[in-house]
Amino acid sequence: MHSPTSAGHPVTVLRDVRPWGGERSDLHVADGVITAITPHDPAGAAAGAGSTVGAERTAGVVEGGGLLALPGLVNAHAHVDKSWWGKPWVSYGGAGGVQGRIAHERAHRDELGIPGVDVTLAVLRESVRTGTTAVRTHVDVDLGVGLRGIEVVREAVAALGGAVTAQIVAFPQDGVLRRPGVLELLDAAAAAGAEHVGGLDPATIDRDPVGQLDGLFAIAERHGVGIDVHLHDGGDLGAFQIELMIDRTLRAGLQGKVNVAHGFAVGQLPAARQAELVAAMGEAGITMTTVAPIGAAPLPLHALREAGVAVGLGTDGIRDLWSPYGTGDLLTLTTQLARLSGFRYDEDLVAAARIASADAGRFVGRAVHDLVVGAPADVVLVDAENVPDAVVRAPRRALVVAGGRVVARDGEVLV
Ligand SMILES: O=c1cc[nH]c(=O)[nH]1
Repeated sequence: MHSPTSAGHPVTVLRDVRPWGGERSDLHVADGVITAITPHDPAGAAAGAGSTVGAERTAGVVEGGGLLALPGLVNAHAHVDKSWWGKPWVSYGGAGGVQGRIAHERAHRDELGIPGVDVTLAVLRESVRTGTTAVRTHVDVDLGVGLRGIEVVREAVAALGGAVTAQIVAFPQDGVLRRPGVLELLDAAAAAGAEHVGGLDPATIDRDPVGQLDGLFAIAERHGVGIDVHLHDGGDLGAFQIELMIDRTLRAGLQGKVNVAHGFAVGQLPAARQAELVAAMGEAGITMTTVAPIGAAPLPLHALREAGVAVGLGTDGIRDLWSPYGTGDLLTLTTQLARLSGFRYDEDLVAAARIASADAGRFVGRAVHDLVVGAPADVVLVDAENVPDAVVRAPRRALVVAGGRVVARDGEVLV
Protein backbone atom coordinates (compact mmCIF):
# COMPACT_ATOMS: atom_id res chain seq x y z
CA MET A 1 0.00 0.00 0.00
CA HIS A 2 1.35 3.41 -0.91
CA SER A 3 0.47 5.95 1.74
CA PRO A 4 -0.37 9.44 0.54
CA THR A 5 1.77 12.09 2.18
CA SER A 6 2.44 15.61 0.99
CA ALA A 7 5.40 15.48 -1.35
CA GLY A 8 8.46 17.69 -1.22
CA HIS A 9 9.18 20.62 1.09
CA PRO A 10 6.80 23.57 1.16
CA VAL A 11 7.60 26.88 -0.50
CA THR A 12 6.47 30.22 0.88
CA VAL A 13 8.59 32.38 -1.45
CA LEU A 14 10.25 31.31 -4.69
CA ARG A 15 12.86 34.04 -5.01
CA ASP A 16 14.43 35.52 -8.09
CA VAL A 17 12.73 33.88 -11.03
CA ARG A 18 11.77 35.30 -14.41
CA PRO A 19 8.12 34.37 -15.12
CA TRP A 20 7.79 33.70 -18.87
CA GLY A 21 11.26 35.25 -19.27
CA GLY A 22 10.17 38.63 -17.87
CA GLU A 23 11.51 40.71 -14.97
CA ARG A 24 13.21 39.09 -12.00
CA SER A 25 10.44 38.41 -9.51
CA ASP A 26 9.60 36.73 -6.22
CA LEU A 27 6.59 34.39 -6.22
CA HIS A 28 4.76 34.25 -2.90
CA VAL A 29 2.90 31.06 -2.10
CA ALA A 30 0.37 30.01 0.53
CA ASP A 31 -1.69 26.81 0.70
CA GLY A 32 -0.35 25.69 -2.66
CA VAL A 33 -1.50 28.84 -4.48
CA ILE A 34 0.41 31.86 -5.84
CA THR A 35 -0.67 34.75 -3.62
CA ALA A 36 1.56 37.56 -4.93
CA ILE A 37 4.21 38.25 -7.54
CA THR A 38 6.56 41.07 -6.56
CA PRO A 39 9.70 42.54 -8.11
CA HIS A 40 12.69 40.53 -6.91
CA ASP A 41 14.00 41.81 -3.61
CA PRO A 42 17.72 41.01 -3.41
CA ALA A 43 17.84 42.11 0.25
CA GLY A 44 19.08 39.34 2.50
CA ALA A 45 21.02 37.64 -0.26
CA ALA A 46 24.20 37.64 1.82
CA ALA A 47 22.41 36.06 4.76
CA GLY A 48 21.15 33.05 2.89
CA ALA A 49 22.42 29.96 1.20
CA GLY A 50 23.94 31.59 -1.88
CA SER A 51 22.26 31.40 -5.26
CA THR A 52 22.16 27.63 -5.67
CA VAL A 53 18.84 26.93 -7.32
CA GLY A 54 16.49 25.20 -4.92
CA ALA A 55 18.53 26.08 -1.84
CA GLU A 56 16.35 27.03 1.10
CA ARG A 57 17.35 30.30 2.78
CA THR A 58 15.01 30.21 5.70
CA ALA A 59 12.14 27.77 6.00
CA GLY A 60 10.10 27.89 2.81
CA VAL A 61 12.18 30.62 1.10
CA VAL A 62 13.62 28.91 -1.95
CA GLU A 63 16.22 30.33 -4.32
CA GLY A 64 15.39 30.49 -8.04
CA GLY A 65 18.79 31.81 -9.17
CA GLY A 66 17.33 34.18 -11.80
CA LEU A 67 16.14 31.26 -13.95
CA LEU A 68 13.28 31.37 -16.41
CA ALA A 69 9.97 30.21 -14.91
CA LEU A 70 7.16 28.45 -16.75
CA PRO A 71 3.93 27.10 -15.31
CA GLY A 72 3.93 23.37 -14.56
CA LEU A 73 3.69 21.39 -17.79
CA VAL A 74 0.33 19.80 -18.60
CA ASN A 75 0.21 16.41 -20.28
CA ALA A 76 -3.21 16.57 -21.92
CA HIS A 77 -3.15 13.07 -23.43
CA ALA A 78 -1.39 10.26 -21.62
CA HIS A 79 -1.86 6.53 -20.93
CA VAL A 80 -0.09 6.18 -17.57
CA ASP A 81 -1.81 2.88 -16.75
CA LYS A 82 0.06 0.93 -19.40
CA SER A 83 3.72 2.02 -19.34
CA TRP A 84 6.56 -0.38 -18.54
CA TRP A 85 8.86 2.51 -17.61
CA GLY A 86 11.62 1.33 -15.26
CA LYS A 87 11.35 -2.30 -16.32
CA PRO A 88 13.80 -4.17 -18.59
CA TRP A 89 13.36 -3.52 -22.29
CA VAL A 90 10.30 -5.12 -23.87
CA SER A 91 10.64 -5.77 -27.60
CA TYR A 92 7.54 -4.95 -29.61
CA GLY A 93 6.13 -8.23 -30.89
CA GLY A 94 2.68 -7.38 -32.18
CA ALA A 95 1.28 -6.76 -35.62
CA GLY A 96 0.99 -3.19 -36.97
CA GLY A 97 -2.11 -1.00 -37.02
CA VAL A 98 -4.56 -0.13 -34.28
CA GLN A 99 -6.08 -3.61 -34.10
CA GLY A 100 -2.62 -5.28 -34.01
CA ARG A 101 -1.57 -3.12 -31.08
CA ILE A 102 -4.81 -3.73 -29.20
CA ALA A 103 -4.35 -7.50 -29.52
CA HIS A 104 -0.66 -7.31 -28.52
CA GLU A 105 -1.48 -5.37 -25.34
CA ARG A 106 -4.22 -7.72 -24.29
CA ALA A 107 -1.98 -10.73 -24.84
CA HIS A 108 0.99 -9.47 -22.81
CA ARG A 109 -0.04 -6.88 -20.22
CA ASP A 110 -0.51 -9.43 -17.42
CA GLU A 111 3.13 -10.60 -17.73
CA LEU A 112 4.26 -7.02 -17.06
CA GLY A 113 1.92 -6.41 -14.13
CA ILE A 114 -0.16 -3.92 -16.11
CA PRO A 115 -2.17 -2.24 -14.78
CA GLY A 116 -0.18 -1.93 -11.56
CA VAL A 117 0.48 0.83 -9.04
CA ASP A 118 4.26 0.46 -9.18
CA VAL A 119 4.55 0.80 -12.95
CA THR A 120 2.19 3.76 -12.98
CA LEU A 121 4.15 5.37 -10.16
CA ALA A 122 7.38 4.94 -12.12
CA VAL A 123 6.12 6.76 -15.20
CA LEU A 124 4.44 9.48 -13.15
CA ARG A 125 7.61 10.13 -11.17
CA GLU A 126 9.55 10.44 -14.40
CA SER A 127 6.95 12.92 -15.66
CA VAL A 128 7.24 15.00 -12.49
CA ARG A 129 11.02 14.97 -12.83
CA THR A 130 10.70 16.70 -16.21
CA GLY A 131 8.19 19.27 -15.01
CA THR A 132 4.76 17.80 -15.61
CA THR A 133 2.42 18.69 -12.75
CA ALA A 134 -0.98 17.81 -14.23
CA VAL A 135 -2.12 14.98 -16.49
CA ARG A 136 -5.24 13.96 -18.35
CA THR A 137 -4.79 10.23 -18.71
CA HIS A 138 -6.79 7.70 -20.64
CA VAL A 139 -7.10 4.50 -18.64
CA ASP A 140 -8.07 1.25 -20.33
CA VAL A 141 -11.51 -0.04 -19.40
CA ASP A 142 -12.36 -3.37 -20.98
CA LEU A 143 -13.87 -6.75 -20.26
CA GLY A 144 -10.51 -8.04 -19.00
CA VAL A 145 -9.48 -5.36 -16.48
CA GLY A 146 -12.87 -3.80 -15.83
CA LEU A 147 -12.30 -0.61 -13.82
CA ARG A 148 -9.15 -1.86 -12.07
CA GLY A 149 -6.86 0.44 -14.08
CA ILE A 150 -8.70 3.51 -12.82
CA GLU A 151 -8.25 2.43 -9.19
CA VAL A 152 -4.55 1.80 -9.87
CA VAL A 153 -4.00 5.25 -11.37
CA ARG A 154 -5.88 6.96 -8.55
CA GLU A 155 -3.75 5.10 -5.99
CA ALA A 156 -0.49 5.99 -7.76
CA VAL A 157 -1.45 9.66 -8.03
CA ALA A 158 -2.44 9.75 -4.34
CA ALA A 159 0.88 8.16 -3.38
CA LEU A 160 2.68 11.12 -4.98
CA GLY A 161 1.04 13.42 -2.46
CA GLY A 162 0.11 16.25 -4.80
CA ALA A 163 3.26 16.25 -6.96
CA VAL A 164 0.96 15.69 -9.91
CA THR A 165 -2.81 15.85 -10.33
CA ALA A 166 -4.72 13.68 -12.77
CA GLN A 167 -8.02 13.63 -14.57
CA ILE A 168 -9.19 10.24 -15.80
CA VAL A 169 -10.68 9.31 -19.15
CA ALA A 170 -12.32 5.88 -18.92
CA PHE A 171 -10.96 4.57 -22.23
CA PRO A 172 -12.52 1.67 -24.16
CA GLN A 173 -9.27 0.67 -25.89
CA ASP A 174 -10.76 -2.60 -27.15
CA GLY A 175 -13.92 -1.04 -28.56
CA VAL A 176 -17.35 -0.23 -27.18
CA LEU A 177 -20.28 -1.76 -29.05
CA ARG A 178 -18.29 -4.66 -30.45
CA ARG A 179 -17.66 -5.76 -26.84
CA PRO A 180 -21.05 -6.02 -25.13
CA GLY A 181 -20.72 -4.88 -21.53
CA VAL A 182 -18.15 -2.11 -22.16
CA LEU A 183 -20.75 0.65 -22.43
CA GLU A 184 -22.01 -0.37 -18.99
CA LEU A 185 -18.43 -0.29 -17.66
CA LEU A 186 -17.99 3.24 -19.00
CA ASP A 187 -21.24 4.23 -17.33
CA ALA A 188 -20.04 2.73 -14.06
CA ALA A 189 -16.69 4.54 -14.39
CA ALA A 190 -18.47 7.86 -14.89
CA ALA A 191 -20.77 7.16 -11.95
CA ALA A 192 -17.69 6.40 -9.83
CA GLY A 193 -15.97 9.69 -10.60
CA ALA A 194 -14.02 9.37 -13.87
CA GLU A 195 -14.04 12.90 -15.25
CA HIS A 196 -14.46 11.81 -18.89
CA VAL A 197 -15.53 8.84 -20.96
CA GLY A 198 -13.44 7.95 -23.96
CA GLY A 199 -14.15 6.48 -27.36
CA LEU A 200 -12.09 4.89 -30.10
CA ASP A 201 -12.48 5.19 -33.86
CA PRO A 202 -16.25 4.70 -33.77
CA ALA A 203 -16.35 3.82 -37.48
CA THR A 204 -13.41 1.44 -37.90
CA ILE A 205 -13.36 -0.23 -34.49
CA ASP A 206 -17.08 -0.61 -33.76
CA ARG A 207 -18.17 -0.16 -37.40
CA ASP A 208 -21.05 1.84 -35.94
CA PRO A 209 -20.07 5.50 -35.47
CA VAL A 210 -23.59 6.67 -34.68
CA GLY A 211 -24.09 3.88 -32.15
CA GLN A 212 -20.79 4.42 -30.31
CA LEU A 213 -21.18 8.19 -30.15
CA ASP A 214 -24.84 8.03 -29.08
CA GLY A 215 -23.79 5.67 -26.26
CA LEU A 216 -20.99 7.99 -25.09
CA PHE A 217 -23.11 11.13 -25.26
CA ALA A 218 -25.89 9.45 -23.28
CA ILE A 219 -23.39 8.66 -20.50
CA ALA A 220 -22.01 12.20 -20.57
CA GLU A 221 -25.48 13.68 -20.25
CA ARG A 222 -26.42 11.27 -17.47
CA HIS A 223 -23.37 11.94 -15.32
CA GLY A 224 -22.21 15.39 -16.41
CA VAL A 225 -18.80 14.10 -17.50
CA GLY A 226 -16.71 15.03 -20.53
CA ILE A 227 -16.08 12.99 -23.70
CA ASP A 228 -12.61 12.40 -25.17
CA VAL A 229 -12.53 10.29 -28.34
CA HIS A 230 -9.37 8.81 -29.89
CA LEU A 231 -9.89 9.41 -33.60
CA HIS A 232 -7.17 7.88 -35.75
CA ASP A 233 -9.54 7.55 -38.72
CA GLY A 234 -8.31 9.99 -41.35
CA GLY A 235 -9.68 11.98 -44.29
CA ASP A 236 -13.40 12.15 -44.94
CA LEU A 237 -14.19 9.24 -42.63
CA GLY A 238 -12.55 11.04 -39.71
CA ALA A 239 -14.16 14.37 -40.66
CA PHE A 240 -17.59 12.71 -40.84
CA GLN A 241 -17.20 11.42 -37.28
CA ILE A 242 -16.16 14.86 -36.04
CA GLU A 243 -19.32 16.23 -37.63
CA LEU A 244 -21.34 13.61 -35.77
CA MET A 245 -19.66 14.79 -32.56
CA ILE A 246 -20.38 18.44 -33.37
CA ASP A 247 -24.10 17.72 -33.91
CA ARG A 248 -24.38 15.78 -30.67
CA THR A 249 -22.39 18.34 -28.69
CA LEU A 250 -24.72 21.14 -29.77
CA ARG A 251 -27.86 19.08 -29.15
CA ALA A 252 -26.72 17.99 -25.69
CA GLY A 253 -25.38 21.42 -24.72
CA LEU A 254 -21.96 19.89 -24.04
CA GLN A 255 -19.93 22.77 -25.49
CA GLY A 256 -16.45 22.82 -23.93
CA LYS A 257 -16.73 19.21 -22.72
CA VAL A 258 -15.98 17.23 -25.88
CA ASN A 259 -12.45 16.52 -27.11
CA VAL A 260 -11.11 14.95 -30.29
CA ALA A 261 -7.79 13.25 -29.59
CA HIS A 262 -5.32 12.89 -32.49
CA GLY A 263 -7.91 13.89 -35.12
CA PHE A 264 -5.48 13.23 -37.97
CA ALA A 265 -8.29 13.98 -40.41
CA VAL A 266 -8.21 17.67 -39.50
CA GLY A 267 -4.65 17.98 -40.78
CA GLN A 268 -5.35 15.95 -43.91
CA LEU A 269 -8.40 17.69 -45.36
CA PRO A 270 -8.24 20.00 -48.39
CA ALA A 271 -8.07 23.66 -47.33
CA ALA A 272 -11.71 24.62 -47.90
CA ARG A 273 -13.11 21.52 -46.19
CA GLN A 274 -10.64 21.97 -43.34
CA ALA A 275 -11.67 25.61 -42.82
CA GLU A 276 -15.36 24.65 -42.74
CA LEU A 277 -14.80 21.83 -40.23
CA VAL A 278 -12.53 23.88 -37.96
CA ALA A 279 -15.07 26.72 -37.88
CA ALA A 280 -17.84 24.27 -36.94
CA MET A 281 -15.66 22.77 -34.21
CA GLY A 282 -15.03 26.22 -32.79
CA GLU A 283 -18.76 27.03 -32.78
CA ALA A 284 -19.49 23.80 -30.90
CA GLY A 285 -16.69 24.38 -28.37
CA ILE A 286 -14.94 21.14 -29.38
CA THR A 287 -11.31 20.90 -28.24
CA MET A 288 -8.42 18.84 -29.63
CA THR A 289 -5.40 17.08 -28.20
CA THR A 290 -2.36 16.18 -30.25
CA VAL A 291 0.75 14.15 -29.52
CA ALA A 292 2.72 15.93 -32.28
CA PRO A 293 3.19 12.69 -34.22
CA ILE A 294 6.07 12.47 -36.64
CA GLY A 295 4.82 11.54 -40.11
CA ALA A 296 1.24 12.78 -39.71
CA ALA A 297 -0.06 15.95 -41.33
CA PRO A 298 0.34 18.64 -38.62
CA LEU A 299 -2.80 20.16 -37.17
CA PRO A 300 -3.48 23.71 -38.47
CA LEU A 301 -2.69 25.32 -35.11
CA HIS A 302 -3.17 28.90 -36.25
CA ALA A 303 -6.54 28.18 -37.83
CA LEU A 304 -7.66 26.21 -34.78
CA ARG A 305 -6.71 29.07 -32.48
CA GLU A 306 -8.49 31.64 -34.65
CA ALA A 307 -11.61 29.46 -34.63
CA GLY A 308 -11.46 29.16 -30.84
CA VAL A 309 -10.58 25.47 -30.81
CA ALA A 310 -8.36 24.90 -27.76
CA VAL A 311 -5.51 22.46 -28.40
CA GLY A 312 -3.69 20.46 -25.75
CA LEU A 313 -0.42 18.56 -26.09
CA GLY A 314 0.20 15.08 -24.71
CA THR A 315 2.75 12.35 -24.70
CA ASP A 316 0.44 9.51 -25.72
CA GLY A 317 1.71 6.24 -24.30
CA ILE A 318 5.19 6.28 -22.82
CA ARG A 319 7.20 3.11 -23.41
CA ASP A 320 4.34 0.65 -23.42
CA LEU A 321 3.03 -2.36 -25.30
CA TRP A 322 1.49 0.00 -27.83
CA SER A 323 4.83 1.64 -28.70
CA PRO A 324 8.34 1.68 -27.18
CA TYR A 325 8.71 5.42 -27.83
CA GLY A 326 8.22 8.33 -25.45
CA THR A 327 10.00 9.67 -22.39
CA GLY A 328 7.21 11.68 -20.82
CA ASP A 329 9.17 14.92 -21.29
CA LEU A 330 6.57 17.49 -22.34
CA LEU A 331 9.11 20.22 -23.05
CA THR A 332 10.96 18.02 -25.55
CA LEU A 333 7.60 17.25 -27.08
CA THR A 334 6.91 20.99 -27.28
CA THR A 335 10.06 21.32 -29.39
CA GLN A 336 8.68 18.56 -31.63
CA LEU A 337 5.28 20.26 -31.91
CA ALA A 338 6.94 23.55 -32.84
CA ARG A 339 9.19 21.92 -35.45
CA LEU A 340 6.39 19.87 -36.99
CA SER A 341 4.30 23.03 -37.20
CA GLY A 342 7.13 24.89 -38.95
CA PHE A 343 7.30 27.47 -36.17
CA ARG A 344 10.11 30.04 -36.45
CA TYR A 345 8.68 33.26 -35.10
CA ASP A 346 9.12 33.95 -31.40
CA GLU A 347 5.39 34.46 -30.92
CA ASP A 348 4.69 30.98 -32.33
CA LEU A 349 7.34 29.38 -30.09
CA VAL A 350 5.77 31.11 -27.08
CA ALA A 351 2.36 29.86 -28.24
CA ALA A 352 3.77 26.30 -28.30
CA ALA A 353 4.97 26.72 -24.70
CA ARG A 354 1.52 27.99 -23.70
CA ILE A 355 -0.16 24.99 -25.37
CA ALA A 356 1.99 22.75 -23.15
CA SER A 357 1.27 24.71 -19.98
CA ALA A 358 -0.86 27.80 -19.30
CA ASP A 359 -3.44 27.24 -22.04
CA ALA A 360 -3.95 23.60 -21.08
CA GLY A 361 -5.55 24.06 -17.66
CA ARG A 362 -8.97 23.28 -19.11
CA PHE A 363 -7.79 19.77 -20.05
CA VAL A 364 -7.02 18.95 -16.41
CA GLY A 365 -9.93 20.69 -14.72
CA ARG A 366 -8.16 23.91 -13.76
CA ALA A 367 -9.83 27.27 -14.25
CA VAL A 368 -6.42 28.96 -14.09
CA HIS A 369 -3.00 27.46 -14.63
CA ASP A 370 -0.43 30.18 -15.15
CA LEU A 371 2.14 32.24 -13.30
CA VAL A 372 -0.50 34.58 -11.95
CA VAL A 373 -2.01 35.32 -8.56
CA GLY A 374 -4.65 32.74 -7.71
CA ALA A 375 -3.14 29.95 -9.79
CA PRO A 376 -1.85 26.72 -8.30
CA ALA A 377 1.84 27.19 -7.41
CA ASP A 378 3.08 24.84 -10.14
CA VAL A 379 6.34 26.21 -11.52
CA VAL A 380 9.18 24.83 -13.65
CA LEU A 381 12.57 26.57 -13.72
CA VAL A 382 14.95 26.21 -16.65
CA ASP A 383 18.23 27.87 -17.50
CA ALA A 384 17.14 29.62 -20.70
CA GLU A 385 17.47 33.11 -22.11
CA ASN A 386 13.80 33.40 -23.00
CA VAL A 387 10.78 31.21 -23.79
CA PRO A 388 11.70 30.57 -27.45
CA ASP A 389 15.16 29.46 -26.29
CA ALA A 390 13.53 27.12 -23.75
CA VAL A 391 11.24 25.66 -26.42
CA VAL A 392 13.94 24.94 -28.97
CA ARG A 393 16.49 23.54 -26.45
CA ALA A 394 14.26 21.96 -23.80
CA PRO A 395 16.92 22.41 -21.11
CA ARG A 396 17.10 20.26 -18.00
CA ARG A 397 14.48 21.15 -15.42
CA ALA A 398 16.42 22.84 -12.60
CA LEU A 399 13.50 22.99 -10.18
CA VAL A 400 9.91 21.75 -10.25
CA VAL A 401 7.36 23.07 -7.76
CA ALA A 402 3.89 21.48 -7.64
CA GLY A 403 1.09 22.63 -5.36
CA GLY A 404 3.59 24.88 -3.60
CA ARG A 405 6.14 22.13 -2.85
CA VAL A 406 9.52 21.38 -4.36
CA VAL A 407 9.06 18.00 -6.06
CA ALA A 408 12.12 17.81 -8.32
CA ARG A 409 15.45 19.53 -8.34
CA ASP A 410 18.45 19.44 -10.62
CA GLY A 411 17.04 16.57 -12.67
CA GLU A 412 16.24 14.48 -9.56
CA VAL A 413 12.71 13.69 -8.53
CA LEU A 414 12.20 14.13 -4.79
CA VAL A 415 8.92 12.21 -4.39
O1 LIG B 1 -5.41 4.06 -29.17
C1 LIG B 1 -4.31 4.29 -28.67
C2 LIG B 1 -3.37 5.18 -29.23
C3 LIG B 1 -2.16 5.35 -28.62
N1 LIG B 1 -1.88 4.67 -27.49
C4 LIG B 1 -2.78 3.84 -26.95
O2 LIG B 1 -2.52 3.26 -25.92
N2 LIG B 1 -3.97 3.68 -27.54
